Amino acid sequence: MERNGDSAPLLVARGLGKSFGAVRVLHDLDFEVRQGEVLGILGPNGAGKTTLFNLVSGDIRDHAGEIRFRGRPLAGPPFRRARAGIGRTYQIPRPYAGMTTFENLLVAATFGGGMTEAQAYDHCARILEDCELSPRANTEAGSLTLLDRKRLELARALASKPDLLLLDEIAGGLTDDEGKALVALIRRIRDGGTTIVWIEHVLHALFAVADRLMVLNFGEKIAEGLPAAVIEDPDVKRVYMGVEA
Ligand SMILES: Nc1ncnc2c1ncn2[C@@H]1O[C@H](COP(=O)(O)OP(=O)(O)OP(=O)(O)O)[C@@H](O)[C@H]1O
Repeated sequence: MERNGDSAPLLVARGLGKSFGAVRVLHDLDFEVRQGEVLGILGPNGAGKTTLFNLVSGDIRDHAGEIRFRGRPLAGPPFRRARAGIGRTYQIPRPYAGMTTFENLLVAATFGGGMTEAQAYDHCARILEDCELSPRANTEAGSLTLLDRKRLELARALASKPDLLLLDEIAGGLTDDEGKALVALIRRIRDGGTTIVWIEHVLHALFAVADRLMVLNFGEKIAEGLPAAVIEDPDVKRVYMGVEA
């Protein structure tokens, strides 16, 4: 059954486009993300998935088309969009290397989330626990293992209390057990009311959580809908999985 099929759209994109010089990376893309859903984004390398996140998060602000969040046009630099309720992770984790894990979260909660230090302290302690990072609270972020840097990337995005969370390939390189723990955590985040868009190549992780999928190829949408239907789509099989339909 489709969850949240009738809920209001939280994010609406119309006619989105982006080129780098002569290279067209996104073209005339329309999509919506409904309040409370998990939308999975699939597509081959270079399809434009991360660029799409960069447009929503404000890392790239020069583009064609319009993005509306809660009915209002999205504008401004990333920290303004974080304050408005948009959190994201980066494919290559970007911790503040000179700070501890906990300090990284405090910066995100106060700067991105607009909390006072007292509010941020309790909030971040809970997130550390949820993300299994409590034992690393006082570890300098630059010396964390890859897995812990990924956990920190997610924890930092959560610290700013996003209403919309953009996850960019966070499941790669995890063991089966770590992948299951990640899926359980993402479900808990969703159950807490956060809307999620998740770009992921690890299909079984995405399938365990996503309510809907959107598939991109060469910057255009080639399929969208319930996961079971999308994965059977002949274009998706041909383009994404290299299977002749
Ligand atoms: N800042 C940039 N300048 C020039 N080209 C860029 C820039 N950012 C992305 N590109 C190009 O845009 C295309 C789409 O990149 P993007 O990272 O959005 O793809 P993706 O679908 O996220 O791929 P992957 O699955 O490999 O992460 C690629 O060809 C990439 O080289």
